[in-house]
Amino acid sequence: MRSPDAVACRSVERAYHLDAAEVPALRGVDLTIPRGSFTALVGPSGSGKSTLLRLLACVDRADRGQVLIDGTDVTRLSRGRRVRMRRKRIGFMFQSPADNLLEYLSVRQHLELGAQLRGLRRSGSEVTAMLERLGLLDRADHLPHQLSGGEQQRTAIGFAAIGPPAVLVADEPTGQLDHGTVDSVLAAFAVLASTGVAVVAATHDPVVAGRADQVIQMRDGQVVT
Ligand SMILES: Nc1ncnc2c1ncn2[C@@H]1O[C@H](COP(=O)(O)OP(=O)(O)OP(=O)(O)O)[C@@H](O)[C@H]1O
Repeated sequence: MRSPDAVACRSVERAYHLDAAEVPALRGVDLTIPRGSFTALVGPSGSGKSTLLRLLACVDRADRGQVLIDGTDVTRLSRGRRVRMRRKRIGFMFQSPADNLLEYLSVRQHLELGAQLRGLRRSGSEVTAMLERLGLLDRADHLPHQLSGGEQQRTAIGFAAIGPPAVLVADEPTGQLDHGTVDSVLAAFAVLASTGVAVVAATHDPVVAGRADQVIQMRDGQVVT
């Protein structure tokens, strides 16, 4: 039977190596993230949030433990299969809209590119549906510099979420937005979650955490309850 969880971490450890020194960033993380939910990852600076997100996004690999995405333990995959998993099943977005978008592509073209990277053959109706869901239909032909910060981040969400992926991973997605626009990004996350995507975002913003279905608190590389 298909697991209800999009993500499960079991005893996950990850350390960085600086010359002879070892910096333990994750020290035995256990967590689950259900499908169709919005999870906020919170905790002080240096507690391991970005490190964990990089493992969930298959950008990096755990030293020990299991990271199951959609039921597959990605710690056991070859590099090639991990890249494929990342392209097909995971969306990722950064804090800065400029890091998420290409300045010469319109909103619609970003979503078309996202669909193409996921291997969708005919994506026209899916792109239009996603534009509508994200409230971007009337901005479809605009370039990034013609959009507000919130619209830029919603475009990044559309790019990451078309397909759709099992998990959308976002590192401080609202960190550079003012409060008015944060709301539109959170509404977009809620819409995606309602379609079955597991959205997980690291955040320092209590407003973002307040809107999550689940809040995971980290401290010193561990989940605290
Ligand atoms: N590339 C790296 N090389 C060495 N140590 C690193 C590296 N990246 C992170 N660390 C260390 O790993 C620990 C966890 O860092 P991480 O960036 O995951 O925390 P964070 O909770 O995301 O912090 P922030 O909220 O400031 O983004 C910290 O002690 C950090 O200094």
